[in-house]
Amino acid sequence: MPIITCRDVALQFTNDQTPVLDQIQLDIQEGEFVSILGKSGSGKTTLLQLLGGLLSPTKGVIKVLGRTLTSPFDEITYVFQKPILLEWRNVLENVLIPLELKRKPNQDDIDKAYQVLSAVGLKQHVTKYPHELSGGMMSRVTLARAFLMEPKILLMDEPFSALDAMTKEQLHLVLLKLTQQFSTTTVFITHDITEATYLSDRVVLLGGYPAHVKQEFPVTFSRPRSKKLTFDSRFIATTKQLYDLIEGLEDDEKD
Ligand SMILES: Nc1ncnc2c1ncn2[C@@H]1O[C@H](COP(=O)(O)OP(=O)(O)OP(=O)(O)O)[C@@H](O)[C@H]1O
Repeated sequence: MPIITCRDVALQFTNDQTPVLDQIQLDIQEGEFVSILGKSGSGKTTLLQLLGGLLSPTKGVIKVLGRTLTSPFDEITYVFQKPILLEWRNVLENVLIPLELKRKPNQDDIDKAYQVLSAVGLKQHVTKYPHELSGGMMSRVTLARAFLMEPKILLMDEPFSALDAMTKEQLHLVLLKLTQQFSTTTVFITHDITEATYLSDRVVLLGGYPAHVKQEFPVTFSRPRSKKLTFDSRFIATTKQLYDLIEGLEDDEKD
């Protein structure tokens, strides 16, 4: 049974004449890594917010873990495009925030926080404050914070879009390792076709007016994936196939 299902989902903002999203049908399997691609303004963030229970559909039903989603569930963790860190708290204290919203962290929680901080490469920086961190380090903090909660479902909205190529590459590896370690089902929004191919089991293309799922594109490379995969001719061919598919859909929409 899928861990997330969308059936006939539509979303219309209150003051709009037409819905942004309509007739969204989507199944996401447990442990799957799904990327959502679509042009700017197509409704990717809106869809992610629906999956996170931050918005409610105007029509249709979203089920997560078999339950109808009406508000954010504990099993879902959301990573926003811009790292949101509290300036007056150090790295460790920022990582502990979501846990503190539930209960007072105990020594086990703090040990776990050190483990995830180590996994994201921040072991030496736990006492630094946000103003002392690079953009990449801030993204690492948000990853550590997300995985401290051992999320069943992780929703990520272009989390690496502002980073340089090398930092992005490093964080891809960290993300792949952690999603595998925690068997996390991940929905990932990106504009980067290579990133989508590298990370995903499946790419969902959103398009049309109102937007709906235009195509689903399976990516079957075995895991664990190493950075070398991106130089493999099969990888380059798959990325090109996906690129052509997106171009084709965009041309259709112009007609
Ligand atoms: N709170 C809101 N109220 C009204 N309209 C909104 C709201 N949020 C988003 N929209 C509109 O919904 C449409 C889809 O926006 P959304 O941010 O979901 O697109 P996107 O595909 O994520 O875009 P981008 O790739 O540029 O981030 C846009 O036309 C946007 O203006």
